Amino acid sequence: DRPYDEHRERYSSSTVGLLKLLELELQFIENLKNYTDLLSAKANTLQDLIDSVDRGTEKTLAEREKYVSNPLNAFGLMRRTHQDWPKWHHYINTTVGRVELQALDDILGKAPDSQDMKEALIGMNRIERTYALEAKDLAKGRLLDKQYDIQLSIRDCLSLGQHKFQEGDFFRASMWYRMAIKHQPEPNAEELNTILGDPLKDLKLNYAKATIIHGLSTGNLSLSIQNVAELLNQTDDDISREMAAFEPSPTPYEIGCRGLFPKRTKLVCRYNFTTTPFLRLAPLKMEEVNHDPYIVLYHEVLYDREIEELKKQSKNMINGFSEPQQENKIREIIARHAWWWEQTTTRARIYQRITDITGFQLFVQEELNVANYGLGTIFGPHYDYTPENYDIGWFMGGPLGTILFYAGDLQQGGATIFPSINITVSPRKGSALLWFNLYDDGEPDPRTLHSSCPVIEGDRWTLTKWVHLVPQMFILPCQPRKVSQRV
Ligand SMILES: O=C(O)CCC(=O)C(=O)O
Ligand SMILES: [Fe+2]
Repeated sequence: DRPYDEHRERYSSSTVGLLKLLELELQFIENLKNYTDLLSAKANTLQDLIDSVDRGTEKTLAEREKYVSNPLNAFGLMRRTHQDWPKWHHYINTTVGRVELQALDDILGKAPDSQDMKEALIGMNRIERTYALEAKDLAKGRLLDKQYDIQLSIRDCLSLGQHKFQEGDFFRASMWYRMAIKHQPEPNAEELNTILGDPLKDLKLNYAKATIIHGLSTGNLSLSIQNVAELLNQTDDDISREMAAFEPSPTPYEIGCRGLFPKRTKLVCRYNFTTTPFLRLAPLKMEEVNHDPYIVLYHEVLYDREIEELKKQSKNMINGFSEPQQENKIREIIARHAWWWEQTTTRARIYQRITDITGFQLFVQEELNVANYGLGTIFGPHYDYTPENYDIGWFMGGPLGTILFYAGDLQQGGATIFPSINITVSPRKGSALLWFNLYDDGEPDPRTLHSSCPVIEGDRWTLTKWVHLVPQMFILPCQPRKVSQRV
């Protein structure tokens, strides 16, 4: 593996990266096609040679004597073996597809490294745990209530099992090993195993280990290797129910992501005509999400053409991390993001729209953040203010409000949640969520802790504008807000 470089693109952390990886796999296959074409051409040429010599006559000694007794045959035999053989020898020894092999080296140089792989395993784990998905469903293409025509391979299941085992999650390790054991064998297992290794090697032993260790940790001391083997005859549903009984209860984060916060009432949807004069002409579809702190969702406020434009920012994307760098520690990547500085007409139009929606004043120099999520990546729980930036000392002031546009199609997962106040917002492409992070006096409001949830299926793009306090000093926000009641 190369030396660790945290700015290097991680394929699994964004759909942009995953698309690059898919492109790489297609190149790999294209290369192999060219290579195998050349190999078959060579095999065909050699077959022609074989056919020309191996005529199926001259079986017996008498027939052979007769053959060499003819001068025309004898001379031909002599000439071929003297003149042609060295040339055939040279041909046979020439490497097939030199160019393709060189290209293959280049392709392999771009293959995901072990850190990439680890990020993907962490992402899968996040999806699995956050949504309480189970190996027995995932392995067969079931994601919550949706059945996909996709199956994990025996090697996929094994790899997931090994990761859980290493992480000390013996319950899930056991379930994934079980899926690998029960998987139907690969059709060409024998050849594959010589190249890729035998996935069944030690599999049952590891299954037994994981299951027994899980048993011990939950006070079930009666499990032994023998009765673990018997467990394989029970249904996956029974086993997982028994084993999951010891799982800790879900955290507020998990409850929120699963959409299980209590239903809210007294919230309305209406048209907003009033924030700015513009809205009298083009009222906004507005959905109240919460009154205090004020959170509201606007629909149909970002258009497909603008989304195309913002996706172009992906060329400048960098890794986003959940914690600050500490020495050489490898940090958890949360997504890929970019600062959209370039002052295009689209950006100007979006800024104007933010002002129209919220009444906020924005300076054109202010940044806008584009983010793209990938395999189980998240923007973990955080406040948009930091101890440094909410202080008025910072020239723009703290992030009074945040406006978050949803710019991707999400089929499952990927909500934005406020776990301290039991709020889950399901993203809809083209909608924008607005909330206030600070009280009117500029003090932070800790109820605004928020997070994104892992995407299950979908292409999650967002555009965030943190609206700073200082430029808003002389305008009223949409709704009058209380000053902080210090708690
Ligand atoms: O994408 C999300 O749901 C949250 C994004 C966020 O918290 C932010 O951009 O500050
Ligand atoms: Fe945030």
